[in-house]
Amino acid sequence: MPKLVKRAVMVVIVASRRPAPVPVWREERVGPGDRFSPMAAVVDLADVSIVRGGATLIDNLSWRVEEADRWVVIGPNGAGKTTLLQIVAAQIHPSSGVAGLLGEVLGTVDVFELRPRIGITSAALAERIPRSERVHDVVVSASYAVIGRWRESYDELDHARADELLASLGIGNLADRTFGTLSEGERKRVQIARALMTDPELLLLDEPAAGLDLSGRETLVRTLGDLARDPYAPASVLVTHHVEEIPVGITHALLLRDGKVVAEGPLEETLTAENLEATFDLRLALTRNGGRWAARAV
Ligand SMILES: Nc1ncnc2c1ncn2[C@@H]1O[C@H](COP(=O)(O)OP(=O)(O)OP(=O)(O)O)[C@@H](O)[C@H]1O
Repeated sequence: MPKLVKRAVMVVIVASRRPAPVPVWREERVGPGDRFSPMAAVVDLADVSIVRGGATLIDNLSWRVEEADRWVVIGPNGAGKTTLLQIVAAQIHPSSGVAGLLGEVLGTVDVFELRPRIGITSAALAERIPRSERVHDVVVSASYAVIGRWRESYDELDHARADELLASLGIGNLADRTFGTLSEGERKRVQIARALMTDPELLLLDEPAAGLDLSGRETLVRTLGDLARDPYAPASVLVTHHVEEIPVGITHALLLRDGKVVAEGPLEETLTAENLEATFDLRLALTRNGGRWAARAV
């Protein structure tokens, strides 16, 4: 079984306002022999639709994510957010349209080569992690894209990277615990560490704050903000129902309803009360304070 991890130089920066160091990964992403063209977007969907059982889940959607972008995708239940994420995670193919991913086109490339270049956290993935798995192994086993460590061999650099990722997410002390003994917030952090293990070019976070209490949400949103503002972190797409969960550092928003784009573009221009009202079909007051957003019905 091939190992998927790419080697990168890890640089630790320490910001004075937070105690935990956050690692960033320097890598020459573009160069001779690299399949990632400097002209290609990380995600480039053109008129993409997904149809299942006669229902149109994603309706003629076009969307471009650039390397420096940090997107939030917001929409009500059933809007098609997870379906959209499945396309950009190379898990499903469009029923029609063209899905460009990391310089490749879905349907013309081996998805098993594409998927390791994409880090993902989702409830569906978390459910597949054995509860008896050691936390360190949950993270390091991403190198082989396996869930549940078996007989793969890892070298010291793999183990060091997994440990440093756990430490950078503030859970280095949990490395020897089993996944099943962790709180929901701790599990979310382990998943993010796992998603970053292979130094992905695209990071997908499907409702990372779901199920967290206020303290857990705020801590996670701060961590996600650190990642979003890290210039060496990968392009990212964060899916949520709640504007309160948008970290500082997110650059763009896509508002989705019934599989269609209501609005998309730079965050400040796109995340307006008017656009949110159209997305959620609700009269709303939207406020922004200290770079964070809040919405309530009026
Ligand atoms: N295989 C399928 N056949 C028919 N409809 C489906 C299928 N899979 C999903 N759907 C429907 O597609 C719609 C979009 O689902 P999706 O999970 O992408 O929405 P979502 O925005 O992520 O919702 P939520 O916020 O509730 O998680 C939903 O109405 C769902 O019931």
